[in-house]
Amino acid sequence: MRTIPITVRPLTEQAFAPFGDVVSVEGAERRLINNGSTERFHDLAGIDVSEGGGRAIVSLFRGQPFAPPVVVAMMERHPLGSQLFYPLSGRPFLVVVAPDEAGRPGEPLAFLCPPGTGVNYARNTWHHPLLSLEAVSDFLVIDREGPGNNLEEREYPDVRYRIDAVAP
Ligand SMILES: NC(=O)N[C@@H](O)C(=O)O
Ligand code: NI
Repeated sequence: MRTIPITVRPLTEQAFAPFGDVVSVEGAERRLINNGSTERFHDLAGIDVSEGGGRAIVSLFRGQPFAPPVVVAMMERHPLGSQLFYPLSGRPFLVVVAPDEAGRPGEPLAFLCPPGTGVNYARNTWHHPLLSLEAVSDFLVIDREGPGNNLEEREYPDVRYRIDAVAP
């Protein structure tokens, strides 16, 4: 089995745009509300879950940490809905996505998501299941509940991708 090392890149809106949204107060529309006592960082991500009669649900994921080398053997996607992860534990986490190549995931791209920044995978975007780092970490997750199969998983048939260092 071939193993290909991949490097971790900094997460930017531009680099992540083909795969979804970066969820951050940086650059967000800021509204001062509640008589000036509260800042509202407005409309941070596009929640796309209505396909096939779906509805948005809010969950909490408590992820076990991964340590390098992280081996990427498979990817998954949710054909019927977007999926948002927002970190609650003040730690970075690893985000791995891939372009679609004729219905299969292509070579993955790895991003380091800094503390206080999340991602919203666009509907039908190949991504690796949650990869927490350093310690058990909690995430607020917004995704879809509803009829139909919303999970497609694909193992890379003859290659593994390896992340040796998580710092970009
Ligand atoms: N299966 C599930 O709810 N989680 C995955 O979709 C994931 O991206 O972690
Ligand atoms: Ni997922």
